[in-house]
Amino acid sequence: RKFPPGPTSLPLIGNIHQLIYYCWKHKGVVPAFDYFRQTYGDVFTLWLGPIPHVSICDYETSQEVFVKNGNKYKDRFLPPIFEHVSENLGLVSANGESWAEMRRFALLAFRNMGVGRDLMEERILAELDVRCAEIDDDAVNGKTIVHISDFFDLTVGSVINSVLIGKRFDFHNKDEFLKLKGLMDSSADLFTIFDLTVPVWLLKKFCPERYRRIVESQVEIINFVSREANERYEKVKSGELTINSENPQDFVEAYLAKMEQEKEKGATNLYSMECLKHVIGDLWLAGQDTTATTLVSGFNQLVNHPEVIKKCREELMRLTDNGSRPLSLKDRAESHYLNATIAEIQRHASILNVNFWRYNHEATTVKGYPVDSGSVITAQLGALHVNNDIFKNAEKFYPERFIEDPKLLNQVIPFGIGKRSCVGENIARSEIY
Ligand code: HEM
Repeated sequence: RKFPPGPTSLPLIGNIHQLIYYCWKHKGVVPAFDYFRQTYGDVFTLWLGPIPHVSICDYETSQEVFVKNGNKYKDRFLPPIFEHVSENLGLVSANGESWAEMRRFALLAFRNMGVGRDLMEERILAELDVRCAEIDDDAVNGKTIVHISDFFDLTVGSVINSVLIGKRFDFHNKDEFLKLKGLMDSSADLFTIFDLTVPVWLLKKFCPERYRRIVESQVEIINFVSREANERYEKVKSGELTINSENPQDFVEAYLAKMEQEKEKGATNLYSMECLKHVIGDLWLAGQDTTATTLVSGFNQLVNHPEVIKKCREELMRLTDNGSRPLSLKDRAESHYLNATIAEIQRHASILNVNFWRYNHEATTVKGYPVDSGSVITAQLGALHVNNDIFKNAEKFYPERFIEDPKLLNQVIPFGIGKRSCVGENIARSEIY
């Protein structure tokens, strides 16, 4: 009675059995959440074991809770093993002062890279030029098949690496990327729902081998992505390298400059190499698959909808004087059809089909329902994007819906909402565009 409605729960397991059943019945977790929304309303509760999970499936309520009352919902509810590995450092699996400082810093560093001269855009365009030239060369040499997920994986990885440490992946160091991608994939494969829910002590005691493999794989990724930052740090320390703090060329330079400033001021000790390792690891892990999968999904939609390609092309040819100049991020204000297509791609792709949960520390009401403290709460992005009441014929790929009703664009929130929304939103939007 202290929570929004939901299916009747059982002691200990809560609603886990219904969740499994409806995922099976409706063929996926997003349709299962959509079913719960239709049955219990836009805000409903599922008990996963002893913890009540409140899902919000409409934009207005999500805005009310996570933006207007955003300060109350800053803390992410984390699987115990994530908390254990991160030691509250970094961006994704941290809460409190360190997370807030790193988030502020990351947003500012990314914004500054786009001031004056848009470094981000330059790097994305340079990357795309090289990649497309490779396709042309291959075609000349008779290779006419491109594996699209490899193509986008490498392109996205290269842009992230270039923004973070100023180095893209080319044929000399492609193996570095493949090694990292292999590490990330095998680490993701290791996790099961069991590892994500059980307390760490239990995992350690009863499955020590599993525990060791999970922790080692995470540490290996973090060490791998941060090795060049470490090398640079050593060079700065030995005086071999100086950083122009007024004009950092990449994220790591900006961080090392900030670390130095903080040290001189004798201020916080939040900026450390250990923390930088986790921040870079998080930016990689959160930014690689999400963006690459969106691009692959978009590519597939376009292949299946040649009429959409035709309209996009007509618009872009008009904007770029018949293709006589490259498309620029500045064109976004005028490219209404391409913007609509991208929104439809992201709505359809449903990259994060179950969103991360936040702690609800105090008893409150949401859309007229009580929500007790000790629960967790989220804007359920996947379910929100397939809501037929908002997006008519939601299963249909139909960019025109946003031309017919431009206000609908606001209701597509693939990057989340509020204080924990995506830090890489700008980079991802620029890449997708
Ligand atoms: C299409 C691509 C992307 C999508 C759909 C996406 C989506 C999201 C979502 C839904 C969240 C969680 C929001 C929440 O908890 O409510 C998130 C968090 C995050 N994303 Fe992204 N993301 C994308 C690309 C990126 C990129 C390129 C980066 C970095 C370069 C990035 C870095 C992060 C980080 C660090 C967080 C955690 C933020 C925090 O907890 O404060 N993401 N993203």
